[in-house]
Amino acid sequence: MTTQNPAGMDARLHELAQRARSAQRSLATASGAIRAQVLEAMASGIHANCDELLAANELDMERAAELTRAQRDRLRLDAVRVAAMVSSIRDIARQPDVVGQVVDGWVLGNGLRVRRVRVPLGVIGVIYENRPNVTSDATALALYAGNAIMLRGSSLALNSNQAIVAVLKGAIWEVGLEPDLVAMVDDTTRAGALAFMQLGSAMDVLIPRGGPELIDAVRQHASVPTIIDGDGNCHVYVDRGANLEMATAIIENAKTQRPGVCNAMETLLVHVDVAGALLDRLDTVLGEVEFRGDETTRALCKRAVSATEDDYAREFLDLILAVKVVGSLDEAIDHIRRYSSGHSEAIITESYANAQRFVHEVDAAAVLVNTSTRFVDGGQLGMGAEIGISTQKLHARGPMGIEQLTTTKIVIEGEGQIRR
Ligand SMILES: NC(=O)C1=CN([C@@H]2O[C@H](COP(=O)(O)OP(=O)(O)OC[C@H]3O[C@@H](n4cnc5c(N)ncnc54)[C@H](OP(=O)(O)O)[C@@H]3O)[C@@H](O)[C@H]2O)C=CC1
Ligand SMILES: N[C@@H](CCC(=O)OP(=O)(O)O)C(=O)O
Repeated sequence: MTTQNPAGMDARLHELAQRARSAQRSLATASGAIRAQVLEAMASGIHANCDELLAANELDMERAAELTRAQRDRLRLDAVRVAAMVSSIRDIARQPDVVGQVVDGWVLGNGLRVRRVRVPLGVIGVIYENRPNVTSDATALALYAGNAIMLRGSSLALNSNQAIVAVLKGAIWEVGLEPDLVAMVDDTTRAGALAFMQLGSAMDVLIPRGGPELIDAVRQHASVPTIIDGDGNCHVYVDRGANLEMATAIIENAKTQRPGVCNAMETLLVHVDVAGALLDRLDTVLGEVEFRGDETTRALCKRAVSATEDDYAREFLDLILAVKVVGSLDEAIDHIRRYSSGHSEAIITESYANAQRFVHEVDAAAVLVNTSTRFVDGGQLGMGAEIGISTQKLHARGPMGIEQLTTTKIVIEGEGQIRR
């Protein structure tokens, strides 16, 4: 990838960013009630324009034959998914307003009153996968937290995103705010994405959601502060003595409920003492899933094929499961340390001590005990939605909602004090 961008593209992006910045300044002074009103107008707009959005999505789906199963599943809209977009926006608007919240405060000996106040980040950029709902979720979260947003969605979802953004802009205008609060980048070339991540101080933070290729490009080329929302090579470890009925249900959910998303399970680690019994159950329940396993797995499950190093290292985003039989919790944790992408890791156990060890020793954005990795989602966790799931440690980690789209400012008030 070249680091040179055509000047025209740069100029267009800078202009969009400037307009977003100026619109954000007016939003920053709007009350929480007004911001909630914008979101309600957005939700009503999406609901009212469902047919138009589905028609735009049909245009994107015309390329479905070229797409992987995961890409088709992400891209497809139907009435139920549009209704979910509407409820997400309303759920976000029901969250407490954090803008202006005093998170800390104290009075100094010299009488100065100090407080730390929550404020919007400013202009947020997102590069994201071909899920049209991200367009409305991300916009609603950003605006409710007082920010402007610049959207660089996937080329695969261009028609859907354009239709959604038109509705969102209309809603902002209806409430009397500036539609430039949402900027959508129509140039979905890779050179365009590069120029986007090189906006420098025109953008306050970039949230890239995507796989290793995107994340490498961002690490190499971005001139904007970033919050990486990377891939999910998620593991489930089934401990010695685990409840196998519960384990089977959780594994079925984590692997098959929506296999193409980042919080789906990719590798099963199973303690040798329960491996035979568990793999017997999974052989029936996961009939459609291809198993790729180590030697012990293959001995216990005849339909498993040989797993390569790469199978343990990557996301399948498909009905394929890597399996490894381990001799201890330590071996499971070592495997996770070696291959995890730091997204979501789960243990199924009846042992409190082992659960605690797993929670403390596994370094990931989310660690789960006796439940499915599919719950690592802003909506499921009561945050309304998420703008992404951060797989880095700064400035936020895990699903990012409204609070994670703000920063703080120190306000100091005095009566003429001076420093001596
Ligand atoms: N942690 C999280 O919150 C999330 C993680 N993911 C991860 O994303 C992946 C699935 O989505 P998928 O669509 O395959 O992701 P991709 O990484 O292929 O695409 C994501 C976005 O990045 C763009 N892009 C991809 N490569 C580059 C590059 N080299 N330079 C510039 N832009 C690039 C794509 O554009 P275009 O499509 O036009 O090529 C798209 O807009 C999985 O790995 C999943 O785990 C997904 C969503 C959320
Ligand atoms: N929010 C998601 C998980 C994160 C996500 O969007 O992942 P992906 O579909 O890989 O883009 C969910 O569980 O629905």
